[in-house]
This record gives sequence, C-alpha cells and structure tokens, in this order.
Amino acid sequence: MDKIERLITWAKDHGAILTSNVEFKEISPNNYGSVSTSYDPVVIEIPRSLVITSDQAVSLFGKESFDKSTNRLALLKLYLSHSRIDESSFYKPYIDALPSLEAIDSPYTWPPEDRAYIQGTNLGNSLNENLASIIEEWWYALNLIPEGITKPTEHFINMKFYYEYKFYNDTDLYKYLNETATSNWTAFPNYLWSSLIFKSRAFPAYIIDKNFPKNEVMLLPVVDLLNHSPSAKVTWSSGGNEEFRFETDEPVAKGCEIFNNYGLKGNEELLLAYGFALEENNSDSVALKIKVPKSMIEKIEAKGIKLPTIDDYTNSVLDKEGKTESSHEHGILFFITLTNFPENLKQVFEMLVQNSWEKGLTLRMKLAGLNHLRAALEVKRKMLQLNVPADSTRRKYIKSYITSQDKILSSAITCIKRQEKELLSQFKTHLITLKNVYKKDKRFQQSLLFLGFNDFETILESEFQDQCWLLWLIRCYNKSSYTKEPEEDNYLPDWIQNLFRQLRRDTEITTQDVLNFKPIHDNLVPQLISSVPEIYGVGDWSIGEFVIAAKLLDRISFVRGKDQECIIVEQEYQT
Ligand SMILES: C[S@@+](CC[C@H](N)C(=O)[O-])C[C@H]1O[C@@H](n2cnc3c(N)ncnc32)[C@H](O)[C@@H]1O
Repeated sequence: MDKIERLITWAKDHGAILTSNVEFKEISPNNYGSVSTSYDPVVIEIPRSLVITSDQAVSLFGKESFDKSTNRLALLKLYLSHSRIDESSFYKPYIDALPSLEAIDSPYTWPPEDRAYIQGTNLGNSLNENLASIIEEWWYALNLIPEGITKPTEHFINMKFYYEYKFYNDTDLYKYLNETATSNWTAFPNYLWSSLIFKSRAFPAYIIDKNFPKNEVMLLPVVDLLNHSPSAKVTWSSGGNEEFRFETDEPVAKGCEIFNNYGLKGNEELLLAYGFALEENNSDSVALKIKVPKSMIEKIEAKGIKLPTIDDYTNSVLDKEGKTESSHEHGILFFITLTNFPENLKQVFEMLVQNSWEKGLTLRMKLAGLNHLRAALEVKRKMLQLNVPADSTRRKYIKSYITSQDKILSSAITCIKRQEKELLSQFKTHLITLKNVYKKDKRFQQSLLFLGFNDFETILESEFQDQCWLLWLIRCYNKSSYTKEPEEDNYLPDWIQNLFRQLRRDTEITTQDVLNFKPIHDNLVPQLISSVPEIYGVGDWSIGEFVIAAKLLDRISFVRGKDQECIIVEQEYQT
C-alpha cells in the first residue's frame, strides 16, 4: 500500500467521509491530487479529530510555552517538525504523506543556477530577506522549547546556523538546506519544511471552531491533497460537530481533476510558497515599492491621495511581516495587474516631481510623473530574464512567472504612454520642444551654424540638446537686447524672460555652481561672441546665466521617454 492509500484508509477509519467518485493518484511526478470517477459533485468531510491545530502543539510543548509565545504558529511549525520523528504519532499516516522539502521545490531550496533566473524579479530580490525572517522565527521558536523535550544530538550544532548563515554563499546554503536529515527536527531546514507545509496547505482554523483567532491555521488531512485551480467553485464549511466540509459547487466530470481553490494568488506567492506558477493567472500582479520620505507621505495623504492599505499586502512576497496600515516607513507598496493600473501610484509620482513653483497639480507634474513612473517600470522590466529554457517543470514555472511579470509591466507601460499621448495632444500649445525652438527662432538657428550644426538632426546626434537649451534660455533672458531683430525671425517668449529674471534675482550662485558650469561656458561663449556678436556679444552671458538657465530648465520642463527629450511646459508657476 502506498503512502496516499495508507493516508486515505487512516482518514476513513477515523471518520472521514468522501463521496465515492473521489480517487487520489499521482498526477505528475511527486504531485498527488484527485480525479473524479463519475460525473457527480464532490464532498469530503474531515472530523475535528483528524485536524492538526495549535491544540496538538500545546499538548507537546505545554501551555506555558504557548502562553509565553507571541507567535503560536512558530510553535505549531516546530510541532510538525517534531512529529516526523514520533513513530507513535496518531497523525503518522498523514505526516508520512506530506511532500518533502525537495518535493515542495520552493525557490529557497533551488540550486544557484535556477535562482539566478529570478534575479532582478521581486521574488529574487526578496528571497534572502524572506529567508532571514523565517530564520528569526525559527530561532525564536527554538528558545521556547521546554527543557523536558528531548532534542536531537545535533541540536547545538543546528543552532550555529543562526550565527553563520550570513556568511553562506548560495552554494553553501543550497547544500545545507537540501542535505539535512528529517530526524534532526530542530535544524533550520526542517523548520523551513514545516513553514512551507503550512504556507502551502493550511486552512483558517476558525472554519471549524469560531473560538480560534482569525489568523490561526490548521492542517486538514486529505482535503490538502487537492491541487489549485483559480476557476474552481468550491465551498468550505463546518457543521455542528466541528468537522470540515469541502464540496464542489458543481459536479466534476469523470476523469477530470478535482480542484480546490486557494484564493486569489499571484504567481509570486504561488512560486515562493507552493513551488508552482500558473501560465494564465488573472490574479497575478507586479509589486512596486516606492520609498518616500515621511514628510512626503504626509503631504500625499493631505492631498487626499489614498495609499494602499495592509490588505493589499497580504498576497505579496514583499513586506508582509509586521506592517501597520499607515506606516509605509519601508516604502509604499503598489500592485499593478494586467487590468488595473493604480491611479494612486500615478498620483504619488506626480507629487514626487512637484517643485517649489508648483502649488496644485500642474501639467508639468502630470507629464513628469508619468515619465518617471514609466522609467521605473522600464528598469524593472529590463531586469527580467525572459530567456529561461523551459526544460524542466521548475523552469517552466519560472518562465510562466517571469513572462507574466513582463506582460503586466508592458501593459502598464502602454497605459502610461497612452495617457501621455492624450496629454501631449490636448495641451500641445503649452509645450515647447527644442525642435519648435530651432524651427521658430531663425536667428538662433543660424547662430548654431557656427558651432557646426547645419540641421536639427546634427544637434541630436551630437547630444548638444542640453547646451542648446541653456543658450536659448539665456537668449530669452537677454530678449530686450535684441530689439533690432525682426519679430518673425525670433521666438523668445516673455514668460520665460520673466521667470529667468525672477530666478536670477532670487538665486545665490555658489562656487560649486560656477565650477560646474565654467567648462560649458568657456567652451561656447568666447567662440560664439566672436562668430555671432549680435546675439552673444550683447546682454549677459556670464557663467551665472548658465547656472540660472539650468535651474530654470529644471523647474519648467520634464524629460520624456527613452530619448530623454526635454520639453518646456507653459503653465502657471508661482515664484
Ligand atoms: C495543498 S497541496 C496539494 C497536494 C499536493 N499536490 C501533494 O502532492 O501533496 C499544494 C501543492 O500542490 C501542488 N499544486 C497545487 N496546485 C497545483 C497546480 N495547479 N499546478 C501544479 N502544482 C500544483 C504544489 O506543489 C503545491 O505546493
């Protein structure tokens, strides 16, 4: 009799009730599940006596340890590790049928070459941090084991891991996590196994007993053999005897797998806690963490922008532990899905680019915000390694995870581009591109011939745009010196001249500013004065003007897209 048969027999012998169409089998190597043998609804009932709750851990470690503990689950996890060495355990048929750490195949235990594929993803980036928090929890639990409990002979060697793991490289860690005997129950790898068993198989305990706190979990033999389908319609309930009842809402066709529904889980959580990912997963999301100073959070909230709450975090592998609703002290965590691009994420970026001349929400803030956000998403997308060979089940899952992240990021970027395009066309008359300047300011255009720029493309090729902007802004400032220029030959908006003057008056130029801009000034001005004195030999063209021009450009423009095109925005600036 194999381990699954033994488990089912044990469960039935102790009161579990299964409809006759439920058959358990190995669906794929190491992956057990159930199929229906006839077109009928499925019901599985598990009596309370078969369920593992914290009550069992209390009976092993004593009530005192539990009362001392602020983390009851940690002791329950230790209980499960311990139960593997307990040959007389009532739950032995269940414990024996649980998958090994290797079979769960969480990224924690992958070999370094497979972990390398998820580098740059949220999952990859947070893996070591997540592992560290499980190690902390293990350490905490070890210290709660009462004196009277016999520990393995290697117990003190096990404890060394707590102090040494930080010095382990990926290969050391891989070896350590995969080579520890199950009998050594206090060793960290066995605690990790237990953690993953609870992550991937536990149910809320209050379903069978309302006295359990909402966050307490239980293990349900037999029902936890069902695999996950996000489209499965099932009901979990309990009758008067504290039994657990699983039922499918519809009949399951003969030969089809009987699925449970683990809830709305993204691929990141599925891969980390369950060791698999779904190719098509509507619940998938990309988490984006934005670090923002506390004062800015207050400013954002004062504007009425609603930031994500703790509920939004529960499905993420990032930032789960110990978060309070409004702290955001480690960053604000946003979730982007294929169908939902969060408005508040956009609003936060708009606030982040606000400058001291902007009081309300301006057009420049909207455009700059969108561009910064797009850049952040593009960086995230570039980090993804899409070329994972699908030559093993694990790599197939990795590929599904990464492909899905890429799809979500790409759709978010498209959404941003669309919103930007709409703004650009709606407010076209408020925007000044360098190309506009080059076209409209004929005098300026001609003066650039002396620097070797015969057309606008040459400016782009030589990456002279920034310097070009500075020259033109200073020319705007000096507008009053060009009274002899015919109006139609130049383009020097008064509003820019006014802002420049204002900034020139209000700004104290530092030595560092002068040092920064001296090379640009010295490289351009003497040559231009001698070649085009009617433009560059009149008005003010000192280093100070270059400093102010750069500061002004920064305040009245935004930088657009991959080409980093700078565009000036005409709007109300409150100087
Ligand atoms: C609650 S258990 C289900 C029983 C499990 N298959 C077993 O052999 O013990 C959850 C585990 O089943 C596997 N699993 C569940 N749903 C899956 C799916 N849709 N595709 C692939 N593996 C799945 C994963 O290994 C996951 O960690």
